[in-house]
Amino acid sequence: YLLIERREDLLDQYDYVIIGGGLSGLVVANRLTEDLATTVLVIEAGELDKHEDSIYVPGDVGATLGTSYDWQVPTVPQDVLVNGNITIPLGKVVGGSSALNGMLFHRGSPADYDLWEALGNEGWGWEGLLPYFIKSETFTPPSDELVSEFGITYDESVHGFNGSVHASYPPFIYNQTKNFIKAMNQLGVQTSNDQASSAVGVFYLPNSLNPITMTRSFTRPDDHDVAVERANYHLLAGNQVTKILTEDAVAYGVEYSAGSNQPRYIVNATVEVVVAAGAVHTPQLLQLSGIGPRTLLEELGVEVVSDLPGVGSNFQDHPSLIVPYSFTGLAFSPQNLTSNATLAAYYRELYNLSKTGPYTVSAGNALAFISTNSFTNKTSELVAEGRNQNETYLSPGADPGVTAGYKKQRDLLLDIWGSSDAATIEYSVGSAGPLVISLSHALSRGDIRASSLDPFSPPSVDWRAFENPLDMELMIDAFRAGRRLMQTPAMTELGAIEATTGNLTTDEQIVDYLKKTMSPSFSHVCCTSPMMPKEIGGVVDEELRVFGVSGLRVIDAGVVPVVPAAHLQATIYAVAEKAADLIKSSR
Ligand SMILES: Cc1cc2nc3c(=O)[nH]c(=O)nc-3n(C[C@H](O)[C@H](O)[C@H](O)COP(=O)(O)OP(=O)(O)OC[C@H]3O[C@@H](n4cnc5c(N)ncnc54)[C@H](O)[C@@H]3O)c2cc1C
Repeated sequence: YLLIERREDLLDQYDYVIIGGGLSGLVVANRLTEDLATTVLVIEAGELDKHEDSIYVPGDVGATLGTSYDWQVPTVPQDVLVNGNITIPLGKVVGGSSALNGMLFHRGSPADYDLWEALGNEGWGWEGLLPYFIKSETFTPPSDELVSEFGITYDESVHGFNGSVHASYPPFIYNQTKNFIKAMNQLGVQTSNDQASSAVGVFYLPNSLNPITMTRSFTRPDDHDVAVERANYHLLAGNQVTKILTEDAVAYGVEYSAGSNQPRYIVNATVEVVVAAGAVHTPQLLQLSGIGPRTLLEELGVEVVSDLPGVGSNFQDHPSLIVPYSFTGLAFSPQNLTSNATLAAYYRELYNLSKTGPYTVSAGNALAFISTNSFTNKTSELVAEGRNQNETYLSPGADPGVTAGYKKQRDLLLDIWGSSDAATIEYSVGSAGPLVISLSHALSRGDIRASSLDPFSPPSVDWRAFENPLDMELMIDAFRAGRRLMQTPAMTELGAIEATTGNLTTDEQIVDYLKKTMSPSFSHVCCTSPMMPKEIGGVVDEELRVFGVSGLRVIDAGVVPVVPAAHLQATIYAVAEKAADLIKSSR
């Protein structure tokens, strides 16, 4: 069989054309082609990987960043964060960001998804999504050794055993991971029985890891390589969709090209065009195709197909802080592999021969997602302050519908800020590296806008991180709690020493430090084609259909209305599975 098509081999038309062969696009393509009578073409801007270790070996996680498999999208300077104009990594390869993510695999808490439903999306709360979380994964419980050594627990009733992505534990976990769990317990944070049903607290989590081959589980091997066996599935790699074609507000196909100075071609979709280009590129493509805020489209000189002010609005991520620590009491950590080539070669050989040892470990296996009242005594004060905010801190001239939607989100988010059953901050130390603190439910919102008519030039990406001052207030206390965490007996045992922050004590000193060191991102870009009613800035309805254009859906991380307190992939797998069912059932 052909692994991928050449342009000359394509059909003139397909039932479905999927834009983007990343995480969501390939899950949906795999599901749709299960019906052998349904023809599907996926067009992916990146190439097919060549089984490089940098993608497949868990211990090499991060090695693809900055390569040709990474879009490396520049972003604009931030008002608040001094070094906030970073370059964002995004997968540009068959598999998309699932090919280069950190392999952390876990869910948000039920409250996070119930919020989506409360925004007007029936069927998208926890009850509605749980069957799709289950459908998406093949969970392999931790081995008896891990259970007895680390006390890992799990709840089989909320896991799936027949999905495309593997959720499993590496055979090796760094011993100090225990200290992190214990340290959180010493701060008063409970260990969750299983993040899959109860994601508030500290917990061990699996990775998107194939437990047989001990390689990354992602949509290229798990979905593309399965679908490619079917004659009704085609994938064209190395080609970017440059425009969604519409006539009388009906999407009928796409225009695509292998490069900015290459010819452009057209392929038709007789049933639907499905957009899965990710939360950064989807809004740009919609806008360049005439679907977006009228003012922006007119500025660009694009003919308006559907005036949708929400396209590119509502941009969210998890702003994050990395506090460097050194550890004087560690027997063995990932740093030993970077500093000692002989040792690294030994463990590499061990991995190659027996699929065991530290090279089976990616970004780690313990995280803490904690509620506001477990790290600050100012919960009710912060929530009250939020309820009294008149200012929305959205970009100047924000559309009234978008503003109304934001206010609704803020009201619901403040419930979460005040709840013990939802998390607002994430902590991790990996396998004893830096302390990472990330804001899980920020109130600030950014925008993504096409900056020119050229689909090959990156859009303008603006997080507007910390524009809402309450985000910083929460972060100050989260930073202080992070220090308390590192001073617990369990961390002291490891000889944790804060490397650079010195003696910051006042709020002003901490804010100054945070502004200089925080990143607006944790690689969880989302929410730029939000699923919400149109009147409040929504772009897609609860069946993910784009308002005002028929035959067009968005299914990627852009449709998430509010980012959950979780690394995103498990959620996007569930969203994609639900999208596949919605697409199938509307035919
Ligand atoms: C560096 C990094 C680390 C991460 N770590 C974790 C983690 O440890 N745990 C976790 O849960 N989540 C993690 N994530 C997040 C997770 O991988 C993403 O949320 C998820 O992949 C989003 O899926 P998607 O389908 O929306 O987009 P993607 O998977 O990014 O897919 C979009 C695809 O569309 C293609 N594309 C874009 N524009 C076009 C176009 N015009 N024409 C054709 N193709 C196009 C892209 O090349 C890409 O393949 C990480 C992400 C990154 C980038």
